[in-house]
Amino acid sequence: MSLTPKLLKDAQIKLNNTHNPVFMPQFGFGTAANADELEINKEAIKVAVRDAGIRCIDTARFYGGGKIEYAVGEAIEELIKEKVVTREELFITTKIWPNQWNKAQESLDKSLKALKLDYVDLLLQHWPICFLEIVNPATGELYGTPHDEKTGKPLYDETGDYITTYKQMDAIYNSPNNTKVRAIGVSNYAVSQLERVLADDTIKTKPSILQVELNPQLNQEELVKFCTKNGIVVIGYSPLGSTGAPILKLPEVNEIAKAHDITAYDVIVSWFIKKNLAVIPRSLNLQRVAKMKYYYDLTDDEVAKIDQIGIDKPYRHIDEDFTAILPGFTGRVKTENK
Ligand SMILES: NC(=O)C1=CN([C@@H]2O[C@H](COP(=O)(O)OP(=O)(O)OC[C@H]3O[C@@H](n4cnc5c(N)ncnc54)[C@H](O)[C@@H]3O)[C@@H](O)[C@H]2O)C=CC1
Ligand SMILES: O=C1O[C@H](CO)[C@@H](O)[C@@H]1O
Repeated sequence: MSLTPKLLKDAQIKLNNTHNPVFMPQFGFGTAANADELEINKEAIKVAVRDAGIRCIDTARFYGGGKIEYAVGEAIEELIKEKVVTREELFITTKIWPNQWNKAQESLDKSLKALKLDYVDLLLQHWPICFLEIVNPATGELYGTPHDEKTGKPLYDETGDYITTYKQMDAIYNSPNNTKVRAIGVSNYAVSQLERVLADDTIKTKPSILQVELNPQLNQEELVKFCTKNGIVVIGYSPLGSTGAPILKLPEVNEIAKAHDITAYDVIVSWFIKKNLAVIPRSLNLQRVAKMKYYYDLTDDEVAKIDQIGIDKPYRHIDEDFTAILPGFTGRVKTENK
């Protein structure tokens, strides 16, 4: 049976923040590209906004070897100059990486400079982790993910407490002169870590957002239930299973796609929208990006069938060595010093 396409740009979620009301598009464009993909990423963002009508861009200080925010900034500047959008129509998210866990203000200011913006719509703590600040002598920049040269182990700052980053973000957000951040949230937190933030009376504004890996193989049922109960909106990252898009090869997803004559990609995006989750896929294929416009109303049975994939055989795609200290992660994949 064919389904009527619905416009993604009309799907918005209200964030539970303590200042002015903030609405976030449910669909955003991911930008976790490599350092040698900056130009094409800039082009992809322009196509996403101009041709597909996407208004939400997810970026981070860490992406593109610390350079992607410059490409995002150039794309936004050109889109505004070309009168495709106004700044107010866009929703820009950036994140604080754990190598600046104790320098939220500095990290935000660097992001704003690179993005050529006066404010971001959403600022996230990227990971509940504290790294040592170590300068790479070759570049003069901080290592994003520092490792001990002898043991190859990630170098955490043992004096650090991950909640410090969120407390600093809370202070920025609630400072009487704040014009730089419209909403704050966290990423890669587990239920126990969210509980700690919610129970902390020194924190004025609880996270509006939790951004975590979420896809049919990792449906994060427990986290989503907890967030829904506590008014936290969930954004699913790596919705396609990250590089190579393995989720699009799952037979259950392809069966549903075939039944409606839509693509496996359409099925995944529609699954998120139906579940009231936000989603931020990435692509550098300009033809594909231009088509990121629609979602479809899947049936409850179809949603349940996709949910079952992760219940039967859960699998986490983003599980790097530095994540081994976190609840639910194993630290399976080795990350080099970068
Ligand atoms: N907060 C966090 O720690 C994290 C956040 N993110 C954010 O989430 C975004 C999305 O996650 P990613 O890991 O980048 O991966 P993703 O799950 O969006 O998959 C990207 C891959 O899918 C391919 N792809 C996209 N559309 C396709 C289509 N229609 N057909 C076939 N292949 C297709 C792309 O070429 C790429 O290889 C990131 O770009 C980043 O903005 C990602 C990882 C961690
Ligand atoms: O956002 C992120 O992207 C990388 C992997 O793609 C991950 O380490 C980080 O959280």
